[in-house]
Amino acid sequence: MRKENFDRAKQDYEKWGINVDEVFHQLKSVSISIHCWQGDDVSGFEVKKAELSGGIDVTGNYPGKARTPEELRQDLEKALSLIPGKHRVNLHAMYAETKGKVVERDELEPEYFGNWVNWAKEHGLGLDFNPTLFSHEKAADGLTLSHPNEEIRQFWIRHCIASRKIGEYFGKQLGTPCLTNIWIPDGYKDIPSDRLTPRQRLKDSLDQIFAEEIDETYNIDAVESKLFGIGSESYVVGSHEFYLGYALTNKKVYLLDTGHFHPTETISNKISALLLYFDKLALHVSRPVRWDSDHVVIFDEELREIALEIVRNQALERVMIGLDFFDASINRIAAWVIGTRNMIKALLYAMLMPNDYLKQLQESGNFTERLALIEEFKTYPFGAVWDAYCDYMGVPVRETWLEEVKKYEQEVLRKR
Ligand SMILES: C[C@H](O)[C@H](O)[C@@H](O)C(=O)CO
Ligand SMILES: [Mn+2]
Repeated sequence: MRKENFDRAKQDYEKWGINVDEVFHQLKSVSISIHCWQGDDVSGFEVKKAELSGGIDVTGNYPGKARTPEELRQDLEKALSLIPGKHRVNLHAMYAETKGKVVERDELEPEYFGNWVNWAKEHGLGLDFNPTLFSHEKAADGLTLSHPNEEIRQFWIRHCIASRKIGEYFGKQLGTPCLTNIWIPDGYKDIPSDRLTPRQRLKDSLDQIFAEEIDETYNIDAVESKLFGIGSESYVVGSHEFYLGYALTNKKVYLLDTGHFHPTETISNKISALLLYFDKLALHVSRPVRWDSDHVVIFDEELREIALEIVRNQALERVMIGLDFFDASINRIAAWVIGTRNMIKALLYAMLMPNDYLKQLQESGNFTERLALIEEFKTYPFGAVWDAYCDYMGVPVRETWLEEVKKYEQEVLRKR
């Protein structure tokens, strides 16, 4: 029955010149950067652990959170086994393994990530990286790279320099460049009396961090902007315009997080504009519910629009797709699986649209047919193709993956 559904669906799409076999081939080569921090509520494994800070928050107390690097890797393996394709794992500096020794963040070395690298090699995964500029006593006032205290600012500069070296090590070891992304929480709760000086300091900090050239075969630098956070509602130093300008003039990758804009502002509308000026672009796909609430990614309109912008502009090799959500109110492995499968599902949806024809309709001013087709394709037999893709990739079809997560919860998570 399922095979028949797929054969019929294939014919439906083929009528529009869409070759489903080619689509499968193309989709298979897309790697999503899956954030490790969904698995432990952004806690990390530092010996001297501080509470989560930086204007981000994780709510919920679902049992079974990963408490050790081994548990986190085991959980990631479970999630990865239920997601079609070969992907990447995105780490933060606070996931270093220092064998019980307190290692300051500005003294982190690649060796503290050796287990992650060996694990990534074993599973054929790429690794991405982020310096951690929050959950730390030196970030207690919410300021890091723009800090007026020179000693504190230099500490964070050294941490970011160390992080780029770790990224370079990942790239060398794994044969795929590591995206090292800098996000800082710096900002003010209330209306600032000087917006310029902190931005001047941040610019200077970035110049110092990037002073040493690193071969992009191994490490690619990115900067992530934000509009506001909890406790930085009035002003964020690293705003959209700040990083857009910085990335453009310094040949860095600009990272757009879907939750870091005004509530009704979408990033799908920014992708084509940025692709005109940047060679590469990075994303943190998340789901803001009213604010930057980091909900699990669902198959909604904006996700499909993001995927369409990447696919119809032939930008799959230029847009580095990463995820960024953290929900502790549901099974954390299910969160990874739902969010990542949805991202892949949206790309498939975009690949199954008659994109060239739709472009022609727009160019010729035929907006009636453009709207009619976009709407009709929403109910094309997309589900049958998605099921066949999961089957082809050897992962559970439809919601059957949930059974495996439930079993894992009983056998592993509930015993933690
Ligand atoms: C933990 C991440 O680095 C963090 O979520 C950052 O990327 C962000 O989006 C902060 O709002
Ligand atoms: Mn982000």
